[in-house]
Amino acid sequence: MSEHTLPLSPPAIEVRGLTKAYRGRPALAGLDLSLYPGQIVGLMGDNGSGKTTLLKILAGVLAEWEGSVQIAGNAPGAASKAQVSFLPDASFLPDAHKPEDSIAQYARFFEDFDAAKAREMVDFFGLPWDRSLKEMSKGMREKLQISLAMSRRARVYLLDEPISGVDPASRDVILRGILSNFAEDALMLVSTHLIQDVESIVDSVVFLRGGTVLLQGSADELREHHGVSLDALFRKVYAA
Ligand SMILES: Nc1ncnc2c1ncn2[C@@H]1O[C@H](COP(=O)(O)OP(=O)(O)OP(=O)(O)O)[C@@H](O)[C@H]1O
Repeated sequence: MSEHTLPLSPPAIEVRGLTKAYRGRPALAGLDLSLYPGQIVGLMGDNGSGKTTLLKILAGVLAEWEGSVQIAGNAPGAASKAQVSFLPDASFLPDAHKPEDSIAQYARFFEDFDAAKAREMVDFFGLPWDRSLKEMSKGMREKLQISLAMSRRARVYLLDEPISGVDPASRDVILRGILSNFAEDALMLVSTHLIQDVESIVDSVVFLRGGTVLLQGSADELREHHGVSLDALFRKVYAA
């Protein structure tokens, strides 16, 4: 955990016995997880291990699951959505939107949205104000979506693969943008396969396999204990 972790705060995410099946096939199988505010947590796992399913349930966009879930002090629903900023892995903005249209839409939807901050991030990423999403590259669209998600003053940020499909130089810019806009008392849960890229920003990691937690801990402690990077640890654990 980072030095900013507040150990006495209640968990920002508390999950007990979370089970979700799609047509009888389990995607999450009795998952338990407690995550505290004040940290960036990497959610990692092999394909189909349940990362997106977990994030969608936490975000309140996926129903019909069993177990208990508390996020930002509420069960997933309208109250939690007001305090949880979710960045899904798929594009979710209308193609015709230019950045200012998306900013206006976010301002209408979310009370905690800071439009000035979003504009700053759009400039920080060097995005064109006069181009619609349809006319932007994949990396540009991702940067715009991150600008919007990070410009909410949320208690929890859930980012699903925020840097997939962008070039390595852009990944660094995106991560810097995320970091500089992250409040110290918030919690960020970020799923990614690009472990090497996020290695320097995550305080702790959760490795999923088969819908349960395979390994969890502080990034520094895991590196020290195993004597390898998180990337190398992932490869070792999942090859076994
Ligand atoms: N809409 C759906 N209908 C049926 N099965 C689904 C659906 N979404 C996910 N699944 C199944 O649930 C399991 C977990 O999928 P999920 O997308 O949560 O994994 P993931 O860890 O995010 O994977 P990846 O790393 O490939 O993105 C997989 O077996 C997948 O086939």
